[in-house]
Amino acid sequence: MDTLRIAGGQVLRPDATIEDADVLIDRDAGTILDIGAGLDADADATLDAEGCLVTPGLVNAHCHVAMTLLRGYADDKPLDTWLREDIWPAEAALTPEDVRVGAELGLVEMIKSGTTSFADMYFDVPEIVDAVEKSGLRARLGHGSVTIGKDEADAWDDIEESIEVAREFDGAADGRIRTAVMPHSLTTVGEEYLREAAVEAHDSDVPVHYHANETSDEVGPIVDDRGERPLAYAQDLGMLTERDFLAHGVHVDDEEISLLADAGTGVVHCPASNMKLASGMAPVQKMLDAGVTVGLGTDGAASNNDLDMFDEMRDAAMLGKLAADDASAVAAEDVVHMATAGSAAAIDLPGGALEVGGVADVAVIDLDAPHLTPANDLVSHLAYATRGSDVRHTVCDGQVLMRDREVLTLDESAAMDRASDAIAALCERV
Ligand SMILES: CSC[C@H]1O[C@@H](n2cnc3c(O)ncnc32)[C@H](O)[C@@H]1O
Ligand SMILES: [Zn+2]
Repeated sequence: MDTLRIAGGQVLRPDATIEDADVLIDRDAGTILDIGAGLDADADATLDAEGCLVTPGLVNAHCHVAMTLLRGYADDKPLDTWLREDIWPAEAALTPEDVRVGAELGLVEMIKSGTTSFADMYFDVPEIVDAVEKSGLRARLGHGSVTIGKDEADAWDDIEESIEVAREFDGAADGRIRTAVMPHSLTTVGEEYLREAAVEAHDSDVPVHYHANETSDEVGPIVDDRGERPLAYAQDLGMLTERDFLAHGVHVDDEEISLLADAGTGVVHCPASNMKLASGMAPVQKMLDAGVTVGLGTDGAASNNDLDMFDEMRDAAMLGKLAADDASAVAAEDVVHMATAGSAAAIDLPGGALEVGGVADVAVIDLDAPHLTPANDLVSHLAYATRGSDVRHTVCDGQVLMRDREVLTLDESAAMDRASDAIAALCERV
């Protein structure tokens, strides 16, 4: 057996306690063999974690990873205007190679900030599959379909593509890649297409993932046209089941929160995107109190503007308190749970906890920094004070993806150069 030892750190356990311990990993199986003090000093390889906090790799449960290319391309507009005036025209001009380049840059960014798995909705998914395979990360990927503004044949083609992509790539990269059928939202995809997407997804044993209840502009027309709230509509469409997960859930009322809790549908909270686009404040504490599975996501880098899940934890805690008008709401331990086990449960990927027998998806955080001193409470530091750049090593599926801040699976500087060239060329075209 080929083993890796993460040695000498403080380990965050699933009950949010912290213990001085080594983590011993079976690199062939990609799983954790043992957690405890003084483990096998003869391991085949060692990662030094002295002075470090060893945590589960973070799980970014809603993202558009290739949108790193559009970081800073269009800012300071509300969602609908931003998408229609800037983002969709730019995306229409992206080539598959651009998507590949944007994805590689985003994957580097994730690895460098301790994220080990993510869920992603975009197009040209085969490019993203290849990039994820090379990166060593774990992901749930899907093709995002939009049917509004298309004739019937094109609309069905787009839905078919989402279903085909989900079938073709589920289990790729030795099982690190799983898929979902991903209709973009309840307002940008027509009813008959949504219904078919849900049936085909569940027949293929994969979830449906979509944007929902993100802005009040989107909720109003559904209520006016259908006489029911968006999540009652989603339930009627068969896309509010235990396996499905939705992004945002900002404008959800108490009945919709009960629907989510009863159905077991995951909600991915994206606080930075919701603040930047002024979409609103999700009632996160209410959802947690009701027993909804809540994960955390960055959304795309054009509405965030980075893929750092530490920023997202801090934003979630701050915004959650403001939304609840209660400083005790959405506490440090809650956001750490949301960014790890909550996200993993929402998108149904392994990980999110350091447990013997569980997958070896790990982030090692260097605590030797002024902003992490004094080390009064390391869970508090994770939620409020740590930055992605404090991550020293990243391990996914037992493989070291970053050692001492050097990304081993992708070429960081080439990814940056290619992205700069790609966006310059894109700006010439649009
Ligand atoms: C058709 S692939 C996914 C699609 O989603 C767009 N997008 C990015 N951020 C958001 C958001 O916050 N709400 C809705 N849609 C979003 C992205 O630009 C792609 O076109
Ligand atoms: Zn999104």
